[in-house]
Amino acid sequence: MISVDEHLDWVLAQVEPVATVTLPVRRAQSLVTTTDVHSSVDLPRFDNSSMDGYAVRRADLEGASSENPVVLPVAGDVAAGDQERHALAPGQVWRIMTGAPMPEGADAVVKVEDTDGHPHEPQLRVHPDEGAHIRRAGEDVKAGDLVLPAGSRIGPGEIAALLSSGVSEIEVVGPVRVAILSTGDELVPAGEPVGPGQIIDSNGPMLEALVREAGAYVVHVGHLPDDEGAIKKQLHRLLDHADLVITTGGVSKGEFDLVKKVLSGQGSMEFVEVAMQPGKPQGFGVLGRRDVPVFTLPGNPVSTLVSFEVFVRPALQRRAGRSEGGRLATGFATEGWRSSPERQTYTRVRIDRDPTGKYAVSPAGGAGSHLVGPLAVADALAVSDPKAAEVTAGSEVDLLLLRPRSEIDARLHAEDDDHDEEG
Ligand SMILES: Nc1nc2c(c(=O)[nH]1)N[C@H]1C(S)=C(S)[C@@H](COP(=O)(O)OP(=O)(O)OC[C@H]3O[C@@H](n4cnc5c(N)ncnc54)[C@H](O)[C@@H]3O)O[C@H]1N2
Ligand code: MOO
Repeated sequence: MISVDEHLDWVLAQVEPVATVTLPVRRAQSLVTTTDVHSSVDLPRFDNSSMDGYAVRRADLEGASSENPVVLPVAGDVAAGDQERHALAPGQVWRIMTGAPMPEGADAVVKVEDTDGHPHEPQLRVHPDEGAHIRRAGEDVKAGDLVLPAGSRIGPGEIAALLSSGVSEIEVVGPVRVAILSTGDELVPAGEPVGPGQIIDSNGPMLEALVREAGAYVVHVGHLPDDEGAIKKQLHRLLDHADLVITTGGVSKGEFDLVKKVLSGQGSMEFVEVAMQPGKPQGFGVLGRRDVPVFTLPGNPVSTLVSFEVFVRPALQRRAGRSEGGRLATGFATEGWRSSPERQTYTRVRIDRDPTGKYAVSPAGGAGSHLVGPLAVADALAVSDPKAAEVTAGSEVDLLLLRPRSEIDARLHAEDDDHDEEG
């Protein structure tokens, strides 16, 4: 058996980011930039008002106050989007709206609250500071400024910054297209009648959700029959269309574990036993002319989930050009549990809070890798020391979170509030 780290290192050494593509910014969400991106314009693009009010010459309002308002005639209205270049003559004001370009000669804005709001001859009740309520061209971003460094992941804020900066297309590491294949003649797609000896394929849809949640694109979710020829044909077709392939099942020692048989000796494919529980039988290699990473995960549902978190998620991130770490945390065991002395054990746990506010974890269901039920309440995998035969109550454990931390914390917060109300 090899260690989890040895296997992960061997896998990641063969995984490269997918090819770069140039996409409209709006279609690049969650992808990673490959070059530094600079603004082509000043932001704001022109001096404009930050308030609805009146554009003024300060010199005309010397001494203005509530007791002593100055009344000046309005030369006209400037709305946001007004394309005409206006000029402000001494002794006049322009009524101006938020975002509208400043008229030439105006050096401040008096907001409408500091006036009586009259459309033609307002009473102006303050002597504004130089530049009051003016947003200056380039005060936010100057033409040529760096908007996004290479390696940034594009989210909603990045989209706003890029588009405002005049960038409409961007070079990114391409979307990672993933194909998912379940194997085993016992499997029935959800929604179809389940006959004797049959079970519903839950791994396919679970992996689909995991891949989506990890920010990649699912291009195929299918089923491989226990038939060598059919498996070969499907896999080779997918190697032309997918950037990563995940299969589940058919990799242990059964007579019908055909995935292993078909893929053995292909590309860099290796089938190994990893010192982990669950997830021991693992297969990986890069295949085809595009060196597509192929993971063959063990079929027990919990083994599939653990294998995804430990091996596939990091590989997907690398394929997408991302380097962000896993969802790591620590917690304290509220009770003891057994772990495998020879294998790194991943125990499904539920997270609560201890009285000091730290994560308190307890096993969610039993240890069997076929136990799907408790998956619905598991928040994390507790990773045990491979040499220890148990985790003792009160000890600190490393956690691999199965949900975003924010989601777990929100639930704990809501539960704290409920307790407060009861108490
Ligand atoms: N003689 C041995 N038998 C087994 C060993 C071993 O070392 N020697 N290892 C066990 C371990 S550990 C695991 S894990 C499994 C891995 O088996 P496979 O990857 O070949 O998976 P299958 O045999 O096809 O299925 C295992 C189990 O999971 C169910 N399954 C499969 N696919 C799905 C799916 N898409 N959705 C839901 N459930 C699925 C399947 O019905 C089986 O019950 O091998 C052990 N055996
Ligand atoms: O290694 Mo298996 O994945 O224990 O169930």
